[in-house]
Amino acid sequence: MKITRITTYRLPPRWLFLKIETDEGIAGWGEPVIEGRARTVEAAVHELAEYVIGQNPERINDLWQTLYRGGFYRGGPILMSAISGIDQALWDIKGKALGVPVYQLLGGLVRDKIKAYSWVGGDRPADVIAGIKTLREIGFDTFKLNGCEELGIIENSRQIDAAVATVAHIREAFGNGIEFGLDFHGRVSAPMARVLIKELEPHRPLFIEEPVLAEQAEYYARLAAQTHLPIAAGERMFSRFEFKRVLAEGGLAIVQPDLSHAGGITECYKIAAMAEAYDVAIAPHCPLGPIALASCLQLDFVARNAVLQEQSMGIHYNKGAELLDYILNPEDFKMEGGYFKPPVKPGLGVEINEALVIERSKNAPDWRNPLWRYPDGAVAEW
Ligand SMILES: O=C(O)C(=O)C[C@@H](O)[C@H](O)CO
Ligand SMILES: [Mg+2]
Repeated sequence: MKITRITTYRLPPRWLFLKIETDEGIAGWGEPVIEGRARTVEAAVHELAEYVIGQNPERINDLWQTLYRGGFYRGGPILMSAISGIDQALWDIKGKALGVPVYQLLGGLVRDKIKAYSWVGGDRPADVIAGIKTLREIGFDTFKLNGCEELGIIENSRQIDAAVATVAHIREAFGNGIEFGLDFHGRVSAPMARVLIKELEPHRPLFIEEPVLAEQAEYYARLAAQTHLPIAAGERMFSRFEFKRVLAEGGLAIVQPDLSHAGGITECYKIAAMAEAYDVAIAPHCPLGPIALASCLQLDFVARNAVLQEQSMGIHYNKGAELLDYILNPEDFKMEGGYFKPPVKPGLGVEINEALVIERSKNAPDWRNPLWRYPDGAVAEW
């Protein structure tokens, strides 16, 4: 079998899909994207395409190593997202060629279902109580919300109290009938993370995500030493070589690699195994589209330390298209009582509505995250 063509499609709301075609008529789909830099990743995919066109798609490992090591420079969000999408599509092809879901090629099911969680509250956590009530009615009992709005490098107690009050209201309203992660979203400085985490302890969030920016990863162990709350991070780490340092230093209870940013199934499978060796859970990051989610599920069903799966149904970023819009059969993502069941179809397990993808790609928006500024005008972390 030979790879004959790679086609990319930028799509609402902020996604990028790619399709790899072969000379035997089997095609695979991937979702290489950095939210807000879709055009840059698209250019990277087409630069890397010359390494895979004409090659045998079955040699996923060799193609992955070629893409990672072949250009001297490596790593980072753009190149690793491009590799991620190509890798996802190669696994999709291999599974389709052999007539099995990808997880069967990685040793088969390690569990019968994986718990999903949903976002509530948007960029500025508001209406979270109403959001949780609505999602509970369709079976979710685990949620994630932004832990705070923009927070100063040194912030006053009123802002800290406001952030804590949102969490206190959740616990008052639902007790421990639900669980929720708090995403600090990299908005909090290391000094203020210490303050905010201490004040949040009594409300026992399930985890604190990105308590500091990935470039401050050395604080994970220091923050973990002061709190009993599990610390999670990983969406802005892009290969096992980044994860190895934080796993060795300790501090993370949950790693959250994104299968569309951290090298795809091939790389995240290795990251999951590394995490398991340190008794660290994996909860793949996935605020993205259906191919990204399908890739996550293939990993969730072979990694024993997978504990939670993010998915983007109803997420505040999905303006203009929703998670299930571009697949032919929403049943491909079978959910029961807040859990995903194993995919059943060959490959990644989702059938893409190619006609709709082509149509919607004709005028895809250039999504950008907002640029936040503090009251004094300095740039704040979004
Ligand atoms: O889902 C999460 O945990 C996030 O932090 C969302 C963030 O990754 C945005 O997708 C960036 O645009
Ligand atoms: Mg996050």
